[in-house]
Amino acid sequence: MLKIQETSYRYQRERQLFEGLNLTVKPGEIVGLYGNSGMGKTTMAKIIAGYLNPDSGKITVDDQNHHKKSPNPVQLIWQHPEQAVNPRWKMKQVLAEGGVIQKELYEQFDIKESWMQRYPSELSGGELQRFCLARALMPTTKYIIADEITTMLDALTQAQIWRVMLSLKTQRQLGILAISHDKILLDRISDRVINFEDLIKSPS
Ligand SMILES: Nc1ncnc2c1ncn2[C@@H]1O[C@H](COP(=O)(O)OP(=O)(O)OP(=O)(O)O)[C@@H](O)[C@H]1O
Repeated sequence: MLKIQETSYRYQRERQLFEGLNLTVKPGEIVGLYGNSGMGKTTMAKIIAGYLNPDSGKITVDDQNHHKKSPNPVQLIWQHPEQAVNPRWKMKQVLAEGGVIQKELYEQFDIKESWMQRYPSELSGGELQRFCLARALMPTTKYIIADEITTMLDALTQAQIWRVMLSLKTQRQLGILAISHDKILLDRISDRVINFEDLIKSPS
């Protein structure tokens, strides 16, 4: 289980963003998280994935500190996939850095071999996001923190991506924390939906 326990954070010289935050995501569970802009959802996502250190509290996977593990069993996917890849590298070089994509993921995300010869700017946003998801879904990946991953995409691509994520949740007991302002989407894909405001007021 992914556990976020009594976690607090504030940016230097800023107000306390959150304090004593508790949240769990079970294997094979999708937890939907929404909330007003600027409340700290992305900051929390960065802390869970180990990009930022919390001021206090702890984040564990199966009761272990996963941040020391390589590769990290918790992978963060952003809203803007172009920021997650080196724009000067062709896709095959991007892939070489992050490991091999499993064959079945190529098929599930409809990734074309021909993309490997292109630069990131030569793929559409949806194609690049599917590539980033497939790359993050290593066999060791147990949890995906999906921070607005389909917000910029058209309805068809959004549906395609979530169809694959829902099948991975069942097939390999992937746990997903889906952060979005799209409450309708969250209600459709999630096992439970949480308002970030409630999370920072009363621990769940
Ligand atoms: N590096 C930083 N230094 C100082 N303040 C920051 C930094 N990054 C973010 N913030 C501030 O922290 C607050 C929380 O930001 P965050 O991106 O976590 O919110 P959010 O809930 O994800 O918002 P949104 O829904 O708009 O994406 C905001 O007020 C933001 O301006």
